[in-house]
Amino acid sequence: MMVRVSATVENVSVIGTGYLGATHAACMAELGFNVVGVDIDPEKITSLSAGDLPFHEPGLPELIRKHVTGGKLRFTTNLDEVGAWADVHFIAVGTPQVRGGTGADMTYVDTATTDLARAITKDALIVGKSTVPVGTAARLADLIAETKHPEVNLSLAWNPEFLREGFAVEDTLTPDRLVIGTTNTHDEDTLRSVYAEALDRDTPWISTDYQTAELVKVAANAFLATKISFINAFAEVTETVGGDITTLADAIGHDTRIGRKFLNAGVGFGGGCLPKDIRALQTRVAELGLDHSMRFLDEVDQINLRRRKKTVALAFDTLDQDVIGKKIAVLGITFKPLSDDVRDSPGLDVAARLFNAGADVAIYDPQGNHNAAKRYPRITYNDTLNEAVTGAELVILTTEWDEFKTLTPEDLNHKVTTRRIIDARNVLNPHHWENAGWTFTQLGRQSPHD
Ligand SMILES: NC(=O)C1=CN([C@@H]2O[C@H](COP(=O)(O)OP(=O)(O)OC[C@H]3O[C@@H](n4cnc5c(N)ncnc54)[C@H](O)[C@@H]3O)[C@@H](O)[C@H]2O)C=CC1
Ligand SMILES: O=C(O)[C@H]1O[C@H](OP(=O)(O)OP(=O)(O)OC[C@H]2O[C@@H](n3ccc(=O)[nH]c3=O)[C@H](O)[C@@H]2O)[C@H](O)[C@@H](O)[C@@H]1O
Repeated sequence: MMVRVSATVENVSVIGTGYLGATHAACMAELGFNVVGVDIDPEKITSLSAGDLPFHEPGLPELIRKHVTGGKLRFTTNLDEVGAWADVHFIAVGTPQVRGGTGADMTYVDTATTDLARAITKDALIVGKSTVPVGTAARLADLIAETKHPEVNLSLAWNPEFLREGFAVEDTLTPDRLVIGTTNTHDEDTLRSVYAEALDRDTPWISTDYQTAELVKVAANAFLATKISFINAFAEVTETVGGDITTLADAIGHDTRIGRKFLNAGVGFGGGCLPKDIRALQTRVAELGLDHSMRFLDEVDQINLRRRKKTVALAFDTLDQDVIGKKIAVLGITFKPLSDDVRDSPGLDVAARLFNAGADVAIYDPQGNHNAAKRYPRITYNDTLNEAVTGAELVILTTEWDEFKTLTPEDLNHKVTTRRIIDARNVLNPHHWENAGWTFTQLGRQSPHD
C-alpha cells in the first residue's frame, strides 16, 4: 500500500482528544501544522473549542488556547471535515481494559479506523498512536484496504507514544526517542518530515516494522511496571526483617546498569496505562499460545495490588483493628502528582476500601477530587488539606504532591485528634515525625505495631 502523500505535510488530524490526543493535537499545532482534533464526545469538543482543557496537564491549556486563538487548531465531532482535508491522520482513541476481562478493548480503535477510512477522500497516511496488542496494525491495514474509497490511496504507520502524564507537552515536543513502524520508506519519510521540528540531531529515530513498533510500547510499560514491583517485593522483605528500602533503592540505583528511576517503593503503580497494559500483554501472548513468556507479569501485577491491601492493613493496625466511624484523612487521590487522572489510582482504591469498611474518610487532592467524586460520590472530598486533616485519627499520604512532600509535623500537630500517619509514598522523614510524637508508618519499613 503505497501513498502519494506529499512529503510536505500541512494539515493533520488527531482522532480522539483525551489525554494523548489533546496533547498530540496541540503539539502538532506548535510544530507548525494546521490541526483538527476529532472526538465522539461533544462535551469534550465544546470545551476544547473554547480553548478549555477538560483535564489537568501542566502547560497544555496555554498551548491549546494559543493555537485555538491563532487559528492553527480546532476541534470537531465530524470526521468528514478532516477526510477531505488532512494529509496525515493520527489515531489516539482509548484502548481500556475490556469489561470483565484482561485484554484490551479494541472497539474504539476499530471503529475510529473504519469510520476514518470511509471518511477520507484524498490520499493520506493514517498513523496509529494508541497502545495496542501486537498484530493490530497488520489487521487494521487490511480493514482500511477493505473500507476505503477505491480511488483513494491510504497507508498505515504505527507510531507508539511514550509521554508521561504531568510532562505530556515536554515529552511530545522533545521525545526521548521516536519509534515508527512502517511498510515502506515513503511513509517513514513523511513521518520524518512531520517530526522534523521535534527532532534534534541526537534524538533516536527507530524505524522498524509494525510488530516491533507495537511491542516496543508494551515492553517499555512492562519494564517500568516490573521495576516498581521489583522494589516493592523487596519492601515486603524489609517490612519483615527490617532495613531501609529507600537506601536499598539508592544503593542499587547507583549502578548505572540499573538506574535509580522507577525504584520508589510505596503503594505502587496505577493509572490508565501501566496496569491495563501489562494485563493486555499477557492476554495477547496467551492468545498467541505463549502463555508462559509473560507469566511473570502476573506476579508484577499481584505484588502491585498487594501494596494497596498492605496500606489498608496498616491503617487497621494503626487504629487497633477498628476503623468504624474514625476519621481518616487520605492525602492524594490521583494515580500520580501533576495529574487529575484517577484511573486505577492506588490512593483512591485505599480510600474506597477504608470507606467501605466504615471509616469516615476525608479526601484531599489538589486536582483529583472532582474525578474521584464521580467514581465514589459518597466519600467526603475537601477543598483544603486543612479541612481534611482537622479531627483526623489517622493521616495517609497516598500521592506525593509537592505540598504533601513538604509537610512537617508542626503543620498537623494541632489539627489532628491523634498523631498517626502512614506515608504510603515514602517521601517523609520518619525521624522528624517520630520525634514530634507521631506514630509513623511507611511501606517497606518495619511497622511500629509488629
Ligand atoms: N494517557 C497517557 O498518558 C497515554 C496514553 N497512551 C495510549 O493512548 C490511548 C489513548 O489514551 P488516553 O488519551 O489516556 O485515553 P482517553 O480515554 O483520555 O481518550 C480517548 C478519547 O478517544 C475518544 N474516542 C473514542 N472513540 C472515538 C472515535 N471513534 N472517534 C473519535 N474519538 C473517539 C474518547 O471520547 C476519548 O476522548 C490508549 O491506547 C493509551 O494506552 C499512550 C501513551 C500515554
Ligand atoms: O503508556 C502510557 O500511558 C504511559 O505510562 C506511563 O506514564 P504514566 O502512566 O503517566 O505515569 P508514570 O510516571 O509511569 O507512573 C505510573 C505509576 O507508577 C507509580 N510509580 C512510578 C515510579 C516509581 O518509582 N514508583 C511508582 O510507584 C506512579 O506513582 C504511578 O502510579 C509511562 O511512564 C509512559 O512512558 C507511558 O507513555
